[in-house]
Amino acid sequence: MKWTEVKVTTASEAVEAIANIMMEAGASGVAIEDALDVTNFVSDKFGEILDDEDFDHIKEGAIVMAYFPETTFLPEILPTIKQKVNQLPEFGLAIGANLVEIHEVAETDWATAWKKYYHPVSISRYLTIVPNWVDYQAKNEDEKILKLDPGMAFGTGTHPTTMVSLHALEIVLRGGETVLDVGTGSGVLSIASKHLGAKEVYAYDLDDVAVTAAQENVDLNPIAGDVQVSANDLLTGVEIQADVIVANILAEIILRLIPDAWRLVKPGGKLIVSGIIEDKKAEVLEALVAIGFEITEILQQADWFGIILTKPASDQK
Ligand SMILES: C[S@@+](CC[C@H](N)C(=O)[O-])C[C@H]1O[C@@H](n2cnc3c(N)ncnc32)[C@H](O)[C@@H]1O
Repeated sequence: MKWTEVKVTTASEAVEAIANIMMEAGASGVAIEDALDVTNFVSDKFGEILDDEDFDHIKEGAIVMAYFPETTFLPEILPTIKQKVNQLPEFGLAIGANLVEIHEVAETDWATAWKKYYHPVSISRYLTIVPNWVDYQAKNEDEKILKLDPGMAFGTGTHPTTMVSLHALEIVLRGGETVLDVGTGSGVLSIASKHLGAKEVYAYDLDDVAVTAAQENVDLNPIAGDVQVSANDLLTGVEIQADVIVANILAEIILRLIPDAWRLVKPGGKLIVSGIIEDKKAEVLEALVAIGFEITEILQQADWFGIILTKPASDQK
């Protein structure tokens, strides 16, 4: 498959905002090259020493590369992307050279390009995500290692929406639960659920690339060996009653998921939704509350919100 790469040369402080703009515009993945990563990585807490000479990396500023399926009609979405990026200085973010380039790339190029920038990510005391090609030892007996090769699928653990979802899972899981992971991407939330004590986990994604990646990652983590991965549109046709449903998907898609989530969460069970920006928060909350969910906790990282909801134990609906 061929992809269209939209490459924005910018300033380090704008990378996250631009990555978010790209994902909202429908990018399937985003890679970032940031000169600051070199500085940060040299003093990395995992103790790896970087030889700047051998490191093919930009020396200042940053580049955000977003990958759209070649079927995306870019002339339609590019003006909005440029407009949103141009507005960032109004929010106090410098955008540097603000150069936008477009290239066609083969799948294999961007599937592997980001690997050199991907390091272990410490999510919490209990969870660390480690790239499969990195040798890493747990620092204490509580630390669970989640091995991951996200490949083309979303979910390296570094994106705020994934982190919020992982923190929410840590808050709600006690052990023994049935979990449905909707939009599993790399499978990161399913594998984490097993590490956090879930008994049964079912992972769904619409994208075949994600289904394959999730299955491969499940296979990398013996504890997650019994996670059931399958292709599915949200929870359509699913009949498994769950203690916890987690979905890290954009707000527009979460709105579609709500009726099935309500149908499948057991009374007293939890729904975790993540991937929500400020502009969409009220609309999503309103729809969730209207169907009967109670808001338990709202988490935020960067500009992204995650919501933990409870289906009341006495279900009158
Ligand atoms: C933001 S990624 C989240 C990946 C991972 N769960 C995480 O937290 O990092 C959203 C995922 O939802 C999937 N997705 C989008 N629409 C979907 C749908 N209608 N049904 C199932 N999966 C969907 C995408 O393919 C993508 O893998």
